[in-house]
Amino acid sequence: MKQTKKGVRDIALDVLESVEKNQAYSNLLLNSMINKHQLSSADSGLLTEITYGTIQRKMTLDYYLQPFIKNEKKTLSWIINLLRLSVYQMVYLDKVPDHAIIYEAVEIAKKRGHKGITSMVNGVLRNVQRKGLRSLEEIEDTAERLAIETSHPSWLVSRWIEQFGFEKTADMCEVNLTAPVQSARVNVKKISRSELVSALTEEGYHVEISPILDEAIYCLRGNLAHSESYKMGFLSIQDESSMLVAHALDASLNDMVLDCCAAPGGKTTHIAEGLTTGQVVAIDLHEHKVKLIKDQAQRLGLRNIKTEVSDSRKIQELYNKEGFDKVLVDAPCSGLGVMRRKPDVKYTKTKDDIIKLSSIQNQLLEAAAPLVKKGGNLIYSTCTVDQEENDAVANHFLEKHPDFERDLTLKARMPESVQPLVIDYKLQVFPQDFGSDGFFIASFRKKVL
Ligand SMILES: C[S@@+](CC[C@H](N)C(=O)[O-])C[C@H]1O[C@@H](n2cnc3c(N)ncnc32)[C@H](O)[C@@H]1O
Repeated sequence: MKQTKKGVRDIALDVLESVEKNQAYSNLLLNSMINKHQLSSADSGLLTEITYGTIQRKMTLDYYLQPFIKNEKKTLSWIINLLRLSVYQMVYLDKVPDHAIIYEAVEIAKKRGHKGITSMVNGVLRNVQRKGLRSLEEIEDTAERLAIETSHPSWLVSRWIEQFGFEKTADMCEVNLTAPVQSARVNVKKISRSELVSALTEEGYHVEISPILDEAIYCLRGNLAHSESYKMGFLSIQDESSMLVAHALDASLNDMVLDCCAAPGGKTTHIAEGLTTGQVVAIDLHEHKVKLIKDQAQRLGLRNIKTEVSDSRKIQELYNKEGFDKVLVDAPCSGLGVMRRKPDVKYTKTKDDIIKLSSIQNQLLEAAAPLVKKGGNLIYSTCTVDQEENDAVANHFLEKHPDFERDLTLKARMPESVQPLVIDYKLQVFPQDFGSDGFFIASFRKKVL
């Protein structure tokens, strides 16, 4: 039987349903849907915009929809998602007129549900169109209003306000709703930045050099992962905050480096690109993830990476004490700094996750410490914005380790525009600082004594 081609909004609804049921991450699912349905680049763009936008704004959309839905709790989740994605388009996109959005929603409802559902969907959306949206000013509590307005869970907004103040929190929540610019790192072992910019421009990409890091470029049009230059190993897709880690570690020449949580290998390969005869030992817990490091090393032509599948909490069983000049613990974390790329993260993470993660982070640092040579560096990093996983873990480590000291040279190793953000031996980047991910770095040095 011939299958009719699915429309973009129908596919968006499938993605929203799977994400809602925790069956998949939105970014991974989107990629596989784009391939499966062989979408054109215009349709891929629309699908990404509708899906991400609806997830990003879920709480605001529910606030707008609530007065129009009689029995929200009993309404099937696909119907709620269909209404959300339709209202998202009506409020935030001006490409399609409201009547066309409503028509398409009703067609999807007809295909998936019975007559009653179809008329409910039609009724709710026509009411939204006719009566307009309720004002966010109705929410009296300012923290709660910020939560609904920027669609971040209330517990997280309150937590951030307590940790960083209202203004920083509000800026962060606003920026989290925007789409990040794709950034990439030049593989300096193969090509210079200016040569890469020329090669990509010739391929039809619109790229610019970063004013922050010498090895970084921004892509303003196109996806660099599909470029010839990517296949040739001239670049890696990486956020600029992540690139700061290799600068913090400052490995060079013949340094022996240990990367305790290395997959998929973004930082391992960056570090390896800066070495001559030195080597990076890259460990990760999962075999399928270690394969990703190997694949990247091969694509980039790097032969100075040794991979290992292991639990880094038991790393001392594998390697000698004080065997490494530099050690990196880029720990598993709540990922609250990368919400623009993974919008579903904000609804799934809990306070409990943060407590569990900080315990693992402490254990990883504890296990890595003996492997650092005297006078060597230990770097701790996360892609999150939370004091319990960041400052508290760093402080706890120092309290327990009189053999380590705060490394106050971290600031000097950071690019000039990042230096003002370094406090003591720590750096917290907020997504609003440079448009890069929220990120944390702490640098410890093992005393020589
Ligand atoms: C933040 S990611 C690392 C990202 C990586 N450094 C990069 O730049 O591409 C954290 C990684 O730690 C790994 N991991 C979690 N617990 C671990 C453990 N006990 N031992 C080793 N790796 C672990 C996860 O599998 C995950 O790949």
